Amino acid sequence: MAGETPDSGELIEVVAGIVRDDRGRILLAERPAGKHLAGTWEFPGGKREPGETGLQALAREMAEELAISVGSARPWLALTHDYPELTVRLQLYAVDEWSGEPEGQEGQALQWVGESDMALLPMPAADRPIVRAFSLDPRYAITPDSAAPGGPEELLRWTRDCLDRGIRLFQLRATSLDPADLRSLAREFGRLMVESGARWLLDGDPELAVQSGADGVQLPGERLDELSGRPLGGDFLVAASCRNSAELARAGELALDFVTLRPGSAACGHQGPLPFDWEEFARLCRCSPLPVFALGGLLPGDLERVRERGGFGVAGTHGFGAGP
Ligand SMILES: Nc1nc2c([nH]c(=O)n2[C@H]2C[C@H](O)[C@@H](COP(=O)(O)OP(=O)(O)OP(=O)(O)O)O2)c(=O)[nH]1
Ligand SMILES: [Mg+2]
Repeated sequence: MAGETPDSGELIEVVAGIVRDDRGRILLAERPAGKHLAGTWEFPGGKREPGETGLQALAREMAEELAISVGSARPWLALTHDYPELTVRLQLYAVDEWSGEPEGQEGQALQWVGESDMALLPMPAADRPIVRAFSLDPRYAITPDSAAPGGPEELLRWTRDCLDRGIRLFQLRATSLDPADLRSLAREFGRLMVESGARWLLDGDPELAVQSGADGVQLPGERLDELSGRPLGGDFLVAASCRNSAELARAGELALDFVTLRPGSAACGHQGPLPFDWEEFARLCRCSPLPVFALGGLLPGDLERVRERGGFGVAGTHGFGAGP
């Protein structure tokens, strides 16, 4: 199927570690001269060898490249990037426990970098959306539609409840409101977001999102072909709602920040919601060039399961805030 296998060149499976010091800074290594992408700063790691699990490969790479020993690690983010010369499938792990004194075993320079300072360093192209993902809450709360019973009042109550639960990333769905009502809802909604240090994307048009004071926009996947480039600059978040590998690939070409993915779109004619198709989700995540939020009746508590299948976060409405 389109977008699932690289057009040309080799595909390599790579694991890399997010190793933090006790100040929360992240360890980056400079790729040595003569290697692919020499001179860029990377998350330390390397190719998975045949027969190894991802975690085994991670422990080996951390020992070989840094001389540290991994105590425990969890999958954090996976994506696939097409370089002109080869395709890299990158699995990042959050290394929760490690011991030893990191030292470049291959002569590579190392440095500890704060999350927000990584954007200042030259890093491999595949890592751009990874660096931006550090500021994303992996729980993405999508508001009930403001046209649903209870209207904007219920929507705001639900939002406060999500904020009380610590959620800091939102999508406002208000496509059915007229412009004046949207402006007044966006004002109130935006005030809640600012008070709590949360960010929000408007489901709709990029210009309207900016006018509404949103931090970004959520675009429909089937409309991505109409765009010639990323519609808003890097100060904004731009996401897309995707259903298949072609839309995922297009979101990557447009250099968006992340996608939501609802696997198994054949819901027509079915009575009630279909169970979440984990297999299809994992299959599509394997070709995504961007972090993926799973969508389709999941709860924040499903995050670990999502991450084990190559996803980054969980998006949804029911179960995020106390429902109507
Ligand atoms: N480790 C790591 N590799 C990355 C990142 N981003 C990125 O595009 N890559 C690419 C660069 C390389 O093509 C590939 C990693 O392969 P590698 O050359 O480090 O592999 P290795 O450590 O096993 O080294 P070698 O034995 O082949 O010399 O993944 C990243 O953040 N970390
Ligand atoms: Mg390496």
